[in-house]
Amino acid sequence: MHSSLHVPGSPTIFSLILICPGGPGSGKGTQCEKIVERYGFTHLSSGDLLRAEVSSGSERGKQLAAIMEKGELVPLDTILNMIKEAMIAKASTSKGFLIDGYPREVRQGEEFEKKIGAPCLLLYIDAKAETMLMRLIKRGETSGRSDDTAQTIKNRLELYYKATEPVIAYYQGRGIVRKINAEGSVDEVFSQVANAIESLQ
Ligand SMILES: Nc1nc2c(ncn2[C@@H]2O[C@H](COP(=O)(O)OP(=O)(O)O)[C@@H](O)[C@H]2O)c(=O)[nH]1
Ligand SMILES: Nc1ncnc2c1ncn2[C@@H]1O[C@H](COP(=O)(O)OP(=O)(O)O)[C@@H](O)[C@H]1O
Ligand SMILES: [Mg+2]
Repeated sequence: MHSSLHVPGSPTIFSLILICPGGPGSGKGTQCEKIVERYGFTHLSSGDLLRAEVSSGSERGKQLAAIMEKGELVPLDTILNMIKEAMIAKASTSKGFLIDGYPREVRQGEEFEKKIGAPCLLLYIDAKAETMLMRLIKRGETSGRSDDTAQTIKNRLELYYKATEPVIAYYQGRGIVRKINAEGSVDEVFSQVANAIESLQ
């Protein structure tokens, strides 16, 4: 297992923050699992955190489920606080954080930096719209997710191009974005991801 990569000047409490932006169905979750396997980072998926709240049956969970079923964004503070709490809980043992599914709009990125810290690398998982659509339809056959339905997929892809793609441009200027061509096989995509992470050393 690779030792944790510490980037000088990154906030000490959170030794390393990598962000994994990309559209719905681009393969973020799949690539994050492989990154965790090889580098031991702490994977925090905004969607997984939200689904855990939904399955808890809480009142807040019911409100979140209604938003997610439409493929809309949940309130910024809700998801930001959930991520922050998860990071603090793991900060003492984590080799570094891999944030998946956040930010989904520029102001989420701004708030993250105010309240948590600056990321050192963005692994931009880039797939074509038709590829994401095809993968989500396929995933929907087994995921049981209420947001993997035709209409919601359409909403989520529209939201991605409107609100999330601008996040890439927001970080582009800092030279920390690595664009990953996510059209190939999982392993072909991962070899690009591994090169990008190794370039941090
Ligand atoms: N062919 C191919 N399929 C992939 C790849 N990555 C993910 N998938 C599949 O595409 C679907 C979406 O992947 P997921 O990791 O959930 O994407 P996310 O929505 O960005 O988190 C899943 O059914 C995966 O099995 C890839 O690199 N190549
Ligand atoms: N950063 C976020 N801000 C607002 N809502 C979010 C965020 N992350 C996830 N969600 C909600 O959870 C849903 C599922 O997210 P996620 O599991 O990351 O989707 P996928 O992995 O398919 O891209 C999103 O469609 C959205 O409704
Ligand atoms: Mg995912």
